Amino acid sequence: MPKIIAARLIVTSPGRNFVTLKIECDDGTTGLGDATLNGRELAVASYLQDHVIPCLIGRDAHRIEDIWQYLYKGAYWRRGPVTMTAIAAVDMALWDIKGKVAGLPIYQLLGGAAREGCLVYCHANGTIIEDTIETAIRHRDEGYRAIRLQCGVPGLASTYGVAKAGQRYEPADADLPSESVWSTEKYLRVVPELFAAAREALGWDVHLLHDVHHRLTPIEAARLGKDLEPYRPFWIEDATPAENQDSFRLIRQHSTTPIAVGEVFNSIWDAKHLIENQLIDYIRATVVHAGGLTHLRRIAALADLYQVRTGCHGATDLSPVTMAAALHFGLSVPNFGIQEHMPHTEETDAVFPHHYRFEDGMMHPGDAPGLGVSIDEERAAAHPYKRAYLPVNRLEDGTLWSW
Ligand SMILES: O=C(O)C(=O)C[C@H](O)[C@H](O)CO
Ligand SMILES: [Mg+2]
Repeated sequence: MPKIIAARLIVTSPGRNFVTLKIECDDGTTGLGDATLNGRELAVASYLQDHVIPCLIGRDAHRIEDIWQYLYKGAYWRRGPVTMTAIAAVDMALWDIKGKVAGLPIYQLLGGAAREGCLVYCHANGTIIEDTIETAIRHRDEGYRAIRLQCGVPGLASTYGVAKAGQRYEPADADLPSESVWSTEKYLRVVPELFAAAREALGWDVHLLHDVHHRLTPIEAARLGKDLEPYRPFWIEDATPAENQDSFRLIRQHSTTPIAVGEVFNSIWDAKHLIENQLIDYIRATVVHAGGLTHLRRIAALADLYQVRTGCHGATDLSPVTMAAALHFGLSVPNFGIQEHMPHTEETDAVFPHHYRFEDGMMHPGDAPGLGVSIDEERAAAHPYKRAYLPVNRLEDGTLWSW
């Protein structure tokens, strides 16, 4: 049995911040786990360093379920993004170790491939509709079968999901939170126009998605769902904040547009009511923020009973370690729906060499034992941590709103 003899954190910023846990065993096997919580990175690093790592030393790395329960129940304090991200990092690293010891990729340990690859969606964004469409056409020609569309809102200086001219989109862009201004009325005018133009230009053979990013009230979300119905979106995401889960009933009552939610969820308890009442179609919870593969499998098993499918979060603030874990999960889980794919920068990929690959609109985790991701610690050390926050959002009258 591989015994855990050391665990340490690698904090690096190859273009953006990542926190990685590396667990080492007495047989020389090592495992990696992503512990990145965008804008709150050092809180997770401290939780791991000060409170989790001391409890790991000497444990049998194969006892993944027992260690998960120990860290979850043993803390007494339950759930929360910092705790669940820390537990996820340990969980991923232990699955990585188990795979390496077995000589198998993790998807084989999870039951084997249930499909040939994971359908992924990429992002197309632009400050005006025409730019978004142009990017979407380019992505379709690259082989993507599903594309998320975001565009600037006329009359607003900036909005979620849209890059500044000539730059890659990276929301955590400032040493202290930047502020943007929001108008629901202006936004609700432009999105149906964007989808109409996209169907006109791209036809019907590509899936189109959209992220509302928690900015609408339930009745406004219902209106958007209804307005987009003629363009058959694959989903609208985070149409309204999900703390009051029953509010999704209102959207359902008015629209058949599929609903995705949950990238900010960290446990099965955040999703239980939504799933059991069939108020959503896709659950966005992902490996790094929802307690690792061990817990995400549990969420997916519950969702499967209600024909809710997975649609894991996969923005660039989730490191290649999470991307690999999400692909092993997606390849093997029965109710897989889609996986978000926002390619990392070359700098990031150089720090985290990996075996997953994109081909013909789908991704595959590869067949290397474990996760199939390593970390180049020398390169990582050349990119020191740089504080960066997500923006905050205000209505035009100054009221603080969801970003
Ligand atoms: O990728 C998405 O769907 C997002 O909403 C990205 C989030 O804004 C980002 O991960 C926040 O850290
Ligand atoms: Mg989102």
